[in-house]
Amino acid sequence: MMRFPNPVFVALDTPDLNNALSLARAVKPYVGGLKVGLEFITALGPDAIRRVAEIGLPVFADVKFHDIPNTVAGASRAIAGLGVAMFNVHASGGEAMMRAAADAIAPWTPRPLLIAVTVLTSLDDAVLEMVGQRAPASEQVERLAALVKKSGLDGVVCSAHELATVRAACGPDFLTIVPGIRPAGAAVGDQKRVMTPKQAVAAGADILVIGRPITAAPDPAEAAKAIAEELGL
Ligand SMILES: O=C(O)c1cc(=O)[nH]c(=O)n1[C@@H]1O[C@H](COP(=O)(O)O)[C@@H](O)[C@H]1O
Repeated sequence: MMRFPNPVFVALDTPDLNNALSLARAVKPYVGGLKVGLEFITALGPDAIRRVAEIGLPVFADVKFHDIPNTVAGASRAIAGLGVAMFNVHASGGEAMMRAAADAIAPWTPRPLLIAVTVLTSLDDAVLEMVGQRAPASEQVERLAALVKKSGLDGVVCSAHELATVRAACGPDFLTIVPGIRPAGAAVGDQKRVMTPKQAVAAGADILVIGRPITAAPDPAEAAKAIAEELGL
């Protein structure tokens, strides 16, 4: 079952506001939301997030907060104040940090969805081992997803490969946000745990975060349209 009428959130990974706005307007008919992340926010700041929100699609602020609980609580209040529909923290910041973020935004109406990144889709088991993380990615995602749920958050970012595990561990209402999406034949680039849009939705993804397969295409609107068609939207 699709929880969002169009699950595709396009990642506006650019330091140029005009680029981001014209890209967002071009793909608007074919996507369900807009994602701004570290490159956009660091280069352009909070006012630019408001400008993207004016386009009229839900905005996911991919801020990936990971700090001590008090700092993350303050940053969460600040990002909620920008009127975004959703933002994220790193689950590896731990339960107290995630609870601090959730408590900080609890009074907000409408309250943004609070999501935690489990294991980045650019990591595989070999890279995890190099940073001292000996459990395979799938096991670490399962462990962190259960902790995210226990901490009172709305869902996780994970790869499409862990969707069944997360669903089994966290139940049907827990949101799954899935980057590392690559249509058949698209360049994988720096991503490691990838899947096609159709396979990821069939595996139960609630939201697909898609950047370069749309934004680096010769015609981004056409690329977004082709993905919407692949999903039967
Ligand atoms: O939180 C995210 O959005 C995120 C988490 C993750 O594990 N992997 C991941 O790729 N992302 C983001 O999703 C987008 C994927 O972009 P493409 O690889 O260009 O499709 C980027 O903006 C990443 O910052």
